[in-house]
Amino acid sequence: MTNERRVLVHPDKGSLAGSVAARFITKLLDILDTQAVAHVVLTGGSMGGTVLAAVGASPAHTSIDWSRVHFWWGDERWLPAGDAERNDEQARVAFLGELDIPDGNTHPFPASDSGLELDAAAEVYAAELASHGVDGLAHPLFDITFLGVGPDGHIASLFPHRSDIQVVDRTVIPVRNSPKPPPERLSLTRPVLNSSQRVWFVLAGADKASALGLALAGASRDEVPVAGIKGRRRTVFFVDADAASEVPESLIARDY
Ligand SMILES: O=C1O[C@H](COP(=O)(O)O)[C@@H](O)[C@H](O)[C@H]1O
Repeated sequence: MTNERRVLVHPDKGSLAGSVAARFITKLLDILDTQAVAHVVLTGGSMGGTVLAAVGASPAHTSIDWSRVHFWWGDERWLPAGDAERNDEQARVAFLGELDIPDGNTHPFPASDSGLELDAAAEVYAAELASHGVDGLAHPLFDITFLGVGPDGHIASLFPHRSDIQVVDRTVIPVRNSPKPPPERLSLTRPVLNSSQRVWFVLAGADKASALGLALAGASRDEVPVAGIKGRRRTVFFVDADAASEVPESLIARDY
């Protein structure tokens, strides 16, 4: 098996979401065949909820024992619980809310109305990760990590030309003065994301084309943070045709 980055292109956003959902269900079934539980990192942004809604719309999702799946988030916007702009709330509305799973299976970041300050909230989430740590890791061994990619190449809440992408001594960081609202956020760090067995980027739209093209052409993680992320076993970019317009043809596997 090769761990080269693969780019799978789909004609449009709808077919992209359906294809990723189908692969997710199939891969989870495989994983749960050999493991007691699976750990999945979810993303926010334009594709996070869209993919989860497609999972929920697929009749095949009922073949998964969701009580054996743990859900984490790659980042969160520092907003009150239940705010429609929170990544966990968007996931709940899209799909998680309809699942009958133990509360302990979902691991949302603390909210801004939790009574915690931002720094303390990062520590609380780090402790939650550590409580599920295995193999000497201060976090779970993530089976699948979904990441969206911003038009500027940011992933999770790790933005270009900031020191956050370089942090390697913590699992969770508070983010302040984010260039994208809201200004305060929480994010997993690069080493945690890169410890995932599989990283699945999902991105659609012409505004993502430049960042994706740069990342695949060898730009630095400082310039486009997405360039610094790679799964241990697999790294796949699931994209639509618009987002793929600046990807070198030699890297593209057309999925239709
Ligand atoms: O704010 C965020 O943005 C990124 C990318 O979102 P998109 O809407 O440009 O696709 C997302 O991955 C992240 O989880 C979110 O907090």
